[in-house]
Amino acid sequence: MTRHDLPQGMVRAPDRAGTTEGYMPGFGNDFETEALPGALPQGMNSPQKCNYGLYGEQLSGTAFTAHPPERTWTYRIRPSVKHSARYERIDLPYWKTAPHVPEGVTSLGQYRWDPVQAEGDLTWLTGMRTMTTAGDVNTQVGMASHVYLVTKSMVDEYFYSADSELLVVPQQGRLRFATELGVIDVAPQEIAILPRGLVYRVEVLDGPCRGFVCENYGQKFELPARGPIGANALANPRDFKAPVAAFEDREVASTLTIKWCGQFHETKIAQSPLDVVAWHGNYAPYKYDLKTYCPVGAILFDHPDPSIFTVLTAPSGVPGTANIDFVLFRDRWMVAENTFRPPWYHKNIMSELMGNIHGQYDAKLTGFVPGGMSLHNMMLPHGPDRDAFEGASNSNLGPHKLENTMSFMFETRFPQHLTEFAGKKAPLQDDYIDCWDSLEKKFDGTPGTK
Ligand SMILES: O=C(O)Cc1cc(O)ccc1O
Ligand SMILES: [Fe+2]
Repeated sequence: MTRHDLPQGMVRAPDRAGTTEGYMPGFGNDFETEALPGALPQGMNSPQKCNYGLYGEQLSGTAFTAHPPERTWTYRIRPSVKHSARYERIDLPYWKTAPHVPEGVTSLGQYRWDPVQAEGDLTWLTGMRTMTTAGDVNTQVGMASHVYLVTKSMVDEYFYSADSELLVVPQQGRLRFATELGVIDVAPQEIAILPRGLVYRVEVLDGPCRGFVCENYGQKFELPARGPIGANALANPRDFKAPVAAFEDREVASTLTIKWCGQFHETKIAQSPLDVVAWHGNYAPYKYDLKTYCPVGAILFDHPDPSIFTVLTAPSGVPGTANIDFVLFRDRWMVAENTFRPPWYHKNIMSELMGNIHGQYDAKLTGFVPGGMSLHNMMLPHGPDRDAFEGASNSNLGPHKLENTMSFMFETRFPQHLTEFAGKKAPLQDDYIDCWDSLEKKFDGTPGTK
């Protein structure tokens, strides 16, 4: 992978043994990192005076008393309160927030979209296109799904979402998230997780960039309990990478945009807010390489529920019923005997928003293309199209490797409502449901397989 230089003037903590390219391995670890030696207080959080004249500040991602609490201590050139004052409401008309049920758009249905294309100069903020929303941001439950189209870097512009944690799934191009806690670069087949409240700027490393975002209003994503699978496989904690500390000391007129209860507000600041010289704690952004996901599947017969492919789950408070599951359908071996191997026909109380990152999906051999999305909403039937059904019903069942495939699902316990953009402007495939039209009646009253 090409190494990209750091932004000019940014100072980054040195890598330690075992880390690469400025990241520290582990999910939910209590990390510590400093870009200048001795910047991090040892043995305490709040010394009377911090080294280098830094200000100590805590960023809490859970209630103080949650178990376990998630928080990070930052040591920064200026406290954040100097980075935000006198907010002015601004409009980002394509970024919508639940509850949002537009008139004249029907969410009940099976929907599929071709890739949304970028037009003109778009940044992380102006290029965000909400497809669906679910739940309610005011009660911190539910989610939104978005497509992002980014062609232009944010320059002296910063953003944070007080509403949500963002799970970013790149499909095209390479992006850089220069955050308060360090720098994360992502490419297709990787993901980034940006916690609620964290300030960042998004830069284009290789454009144009397109991808998907799951905006999680609820409890944070965590690794699923593996149950009888045991201590290994699926997403392994060490493959998540948090950035080492990196800061810039730049006094230049800048703007900070805040997403708060679905509204966007802007404030003017006189410096870069990426001024955290050192930090320690367990509330941090991550990247994760989806190619390190170790799938577990059927090794004799039948097709298990897709929950077996969960990468991350965001709990809802009801055990076993996620606010959101992030599920990955990657390349893998198919070996099940006497089995219809692709997904079965089904109706699901959870609603399923899928995106194709790369290649071909086994239940839809055509039509669900890289960059495209589909929605099978709560309790709406779906399954393989006719060609996938016929192919899988008649294929030779030797061991077969599904290659050239990577799709994902944002599955939520809440129904998803289409935005006006998704229903009227995005490239909706009007003929999608015809893919099941030619499924034949095979039943003729006589026993035996047809
Ligand atoms: O609908 C889909 O394609 C997603 C899906 C995949 C699978 O293997 C089982 C169930 C399911 O909803
Ligand atoms: Fe499904």
